[in-house]
Amino acid sequence: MTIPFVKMNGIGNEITVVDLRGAGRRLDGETARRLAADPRTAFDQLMAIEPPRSAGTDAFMTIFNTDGSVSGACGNGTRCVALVLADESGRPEHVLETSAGRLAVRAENASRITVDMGTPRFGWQEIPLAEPFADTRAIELQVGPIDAPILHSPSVVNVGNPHAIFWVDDVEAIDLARIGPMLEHHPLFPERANISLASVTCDHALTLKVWERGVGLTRACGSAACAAAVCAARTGRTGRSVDVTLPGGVLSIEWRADDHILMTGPAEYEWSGTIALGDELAITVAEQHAVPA
Ligand SMILES: N[C@H](CCC[C@H](N)C(=O)O)C(=O)O
Repeated sequence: MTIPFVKMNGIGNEITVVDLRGAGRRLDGETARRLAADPRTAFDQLMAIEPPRSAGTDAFMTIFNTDGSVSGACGNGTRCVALVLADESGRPEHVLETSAGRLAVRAENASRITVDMGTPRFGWQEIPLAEPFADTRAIELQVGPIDAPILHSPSVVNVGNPHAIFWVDDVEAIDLARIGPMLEHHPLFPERANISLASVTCDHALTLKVWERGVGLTRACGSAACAAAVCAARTGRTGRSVDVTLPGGVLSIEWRADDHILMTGPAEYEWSGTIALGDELAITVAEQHAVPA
């Protein structure tokens, strides 16, 4: 069984898009881990495009992290899939579906792709958390000495996947590579969590650094940008339209009055090829697109 793939990125978030619509099969976590281990298909997320499962949708997406775990959301990867489908169909708008719900997308061109990421869920059981918290704008979780914690009182939200946002003055002043794993796997997060450090610049801008569930430090995380923007607005730190600066670039987030979160940003092709699935993965890179500097 040979399937096509395209290596892309969403402001530096490494994305591999695999087209399973004609394959009559799905991928499993073990195959995803093997593809993550090969530099020709390596990724932060693998976006598997599958045939639609619901009326009114164009495709279903299964989203794998590097460790083979499945996520209900990937903002950067969804923009990449939106661009692939727009280039294929000649239509800018599509409706995608994941395990977390439907995503309306509009790809005007590779520089401007908007995803409706749906509505945020703030209830402690929706994050989910392992114990009740009445106010998820700031929960009791801290890192470091009890009398002088280096991180504390994160905001938590589910935007198709779980996020904890710590508010800091300088995102580079904390060693997120060292404390990320402990927080990702903290018992308070039964489904683990994506961990972000957010520094608010003004009422319409913030800077973000992310330790991603199932991956580690990435250059960008679209769902974390949505999570941080929504939590910043919900806690009165910003307005409802926020430009989020990540190490790989900037995403524009709007938390609309109807509670939907719109994320706008680019997507970039890098190369394409085929994967022969079997006991041995036979990977070929057929075409080199513009490779980012
Ligand atoms: N690691 C995330 C999924 C990908 C998120 C990120 N790459 C994005 O662009 O949203 C999770 O397991 O919830």
